Amino acid sequence: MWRRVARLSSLIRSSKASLSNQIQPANGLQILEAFSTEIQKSAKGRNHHRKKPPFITFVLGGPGSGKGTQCLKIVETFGFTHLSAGDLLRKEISSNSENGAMILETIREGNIVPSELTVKLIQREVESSENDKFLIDGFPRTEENRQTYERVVGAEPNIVLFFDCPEEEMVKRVLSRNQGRIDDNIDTVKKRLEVFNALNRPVINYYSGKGKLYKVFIQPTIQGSIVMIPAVGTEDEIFTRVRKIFTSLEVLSMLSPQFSIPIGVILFTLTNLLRR
Ligand SMILES: Nc1ncnc2c1ncn2[C@@H]1O[C@H](COP(=O)(O)OP(=O)(O)O)[C@@H](O)[C@H]1O
Ligand SMILES: Nc1ccn([C@H]2C[C@H](O)[C@@H](COP(=O)(O)OP(=O)(O)O)O2)c(=O)n1
Ligand SMILES: [Mg+2]
Repeated sequence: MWRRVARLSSLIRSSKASLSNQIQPANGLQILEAFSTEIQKSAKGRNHHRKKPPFITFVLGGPGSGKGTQCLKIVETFGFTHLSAGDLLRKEISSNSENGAMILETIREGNIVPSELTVKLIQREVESSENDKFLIDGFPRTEENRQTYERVVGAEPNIVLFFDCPEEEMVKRVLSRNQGRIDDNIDTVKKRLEVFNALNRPVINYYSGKGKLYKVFIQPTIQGSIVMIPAVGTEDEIFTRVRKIFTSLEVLSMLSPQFSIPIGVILFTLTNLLRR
């Protein structure tokens, strides 16, 4: 462990200089804070009293790619709060809110609910939570979702996970999900996949271009600053890969709690860790 820590220290030092021109220091600082126990202990009270912005992870992937399943495991192991945009919308339907009928119809057709509404639901949950690290699952699903979040909340996510799964596998999983969902049928799934390819891909490309994306893909490969990890396999196999991402962030926060580690350095370190 100590050898690994020493290796990591020198890795961070040597990479800091070369990467410092192309990174955003604020992100690194938030990563450290989100994973620091001391800071968590002192971060009592509701979020609107919180001085520091929360650590936000967007979790993307097509229908049935395993977002919700993996989020539950991240919650258990790393103490995040899980906010599923789909669950928040379904809660609106079942609570007979004024928008319930419109949301139901939109989901039944495999379309996307107006962004202002979804962002408001997410924002309300983040602000009323005492936690300071969140998984926002199934959001943003469109460029409009993303831009609305940035405009309303005034911040970008700290990291973005993408579960990339073959369509055949996604369809198989959705059709056997068995949770009584109105959109888990072959017609709606086909429509949802069309919507995903047309509207979610540009969001993925946007984050991929910014070097903020951790892609969970067919083979473990590394391309530039993106770490691609398989999303096909058993739930536990996939979580083993997902855990590496969050463990790496924890290791980084233990190593250097008083310094801001830029996101570029984090990606670089993670890339090297995953190669081992
Ligand atoms: N790795 C996996 N292999 C097989 N089935 C899975 C796997 N991960 C999740 N599932 C199942 O597939 C279905 C869809 O998973 P879910 O987590 O709800 O996906 P998403 O939130 O991306 O739509 C669920 O029934 C879940 O139990
Ligand atoms: N950002 C979002 C997220 C979900 N929705 C709607 C449209 C989606 O087809 C449904 C279901 O989303 P959900 O994330 O629960 O679906 P999956 O878990 O990916 O199967 O909710 C939305 O309109 N906008
Ligand atoms: Mg889900």
